Amino acid sequence: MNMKQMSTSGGELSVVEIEGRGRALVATQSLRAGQIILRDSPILLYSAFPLFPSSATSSSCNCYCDYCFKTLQASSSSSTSINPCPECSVHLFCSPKCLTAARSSSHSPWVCESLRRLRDCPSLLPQQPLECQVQARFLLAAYNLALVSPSHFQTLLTLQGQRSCLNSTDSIATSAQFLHSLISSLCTPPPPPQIPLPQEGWFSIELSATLLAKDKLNAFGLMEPVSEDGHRSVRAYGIYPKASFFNHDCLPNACRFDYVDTNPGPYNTDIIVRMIHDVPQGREICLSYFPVNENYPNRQRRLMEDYGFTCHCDRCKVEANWSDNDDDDDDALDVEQEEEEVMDEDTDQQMEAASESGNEDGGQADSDFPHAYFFLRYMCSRNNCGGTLAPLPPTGDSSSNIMECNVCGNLKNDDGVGGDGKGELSMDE
Ligand SMILES: C[S@@+](CC[C@H](N)C(=O)[O-])C[C@H]1O[C@@H](n2cnc3c(N)ncnc32)[C@H](O)[C@@H]1O
Repeated sequence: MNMKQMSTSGGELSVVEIEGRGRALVATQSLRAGQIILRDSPILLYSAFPLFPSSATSSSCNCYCDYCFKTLQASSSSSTSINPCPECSVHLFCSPKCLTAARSSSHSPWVCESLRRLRDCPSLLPQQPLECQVQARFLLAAYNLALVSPSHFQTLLTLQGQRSCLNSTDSIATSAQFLHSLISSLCTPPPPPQIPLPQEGWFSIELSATLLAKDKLNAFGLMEPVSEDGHRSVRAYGIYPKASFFNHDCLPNACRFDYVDTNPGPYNTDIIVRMIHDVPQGREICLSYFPVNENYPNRQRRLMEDYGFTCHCDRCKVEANWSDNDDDDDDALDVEQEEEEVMDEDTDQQMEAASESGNEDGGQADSDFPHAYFFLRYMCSRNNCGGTLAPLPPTGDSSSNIMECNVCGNLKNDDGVGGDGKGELSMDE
């Protein structure tokens, strides 16, 4: 096994190559529930909002600093005042410091001018779906990265994702064709960076397609604050080069958190990965690439379409035999429904049965649903949340019994089984 230590705070992880899974992160020592195993800073961040906001998205679009993505609050205090870009006046920054930093990085004169040209030519892009408008932002951000930080651009190119490795190659190829033609017809081509150029050449449809594939496989979403109805969507996407080595498991043993508004700058957009439960040395550490409450057919479809692989994890092996999978296949093309789908009724019923059995291992003896315990203990019980719970970091030798949800941020006391919403803590506690 080819092993390379990764620079985590305490060297807790190694990068290894695993046949059929590519690079993976494994524990170099036994790891404890709640332990922070990785802090990672983004090499590239871009807004998750469309370039041409609809009435539904326009109120959120100008809510965040275009550099650090903290929520903008109009106030008399200089640290939270709103500073528009002097060139375009469209992009807003939470402080003069963020504005200055952005002008020499993510909002360079080339990005500012290119975004302006796209916005001034509203004949094509507004008709495209939100995803395409966000892809346009990503492509500008990625080409700009080569200008402002060639070494980070090189790192981006080393991440997993080739035009050919996805089942949705056609959609990547179509997006690349459309967006590259649009950008190259309206914007000044970015000058080639001072690094060996990729085999796709510089500023080409092929390179744009490769970059879009890297984004699709590796981008992490930074969440908006929870809205009053408990909904939380993405405010920005980021490429985190170390966190990109985590493979997927439908029963993850670690999950990642972001604290964009509460962490002090300049590292407020860092993500933190914490262990959900104890694992022994040598075990692969995996995240779930989407909320764990997706049902089996949807998980398999998303993993194949978006990430190009079939999942053979323990949970999938069990759920592949569940009888209602065929019915769900009939709905396979209903993408809207897929997005909204929560754990299917079969899972709910099995969870209830496991819960009623009342034993501490939460139905591990039930061969139809051996992972019920995971859902009872580690899935957020808030309506429509679907987040995963991990304990707060241990202090010294003591593990924390406070669990935090990585989606809604809810804190609750770990009563050993969980799942009933009791024991929730307010943030003050
Ligand atoms: C974010 S990358 C993870 C790191 C990647 N293995 C690498 O070599 O860089 C996502 C890609 O890893 C692979 N992958 C992740 N989880 C996997 C799994 N459970 N089984 C097989 N391949 C997996 C897929 O190719 C997927 O598109």
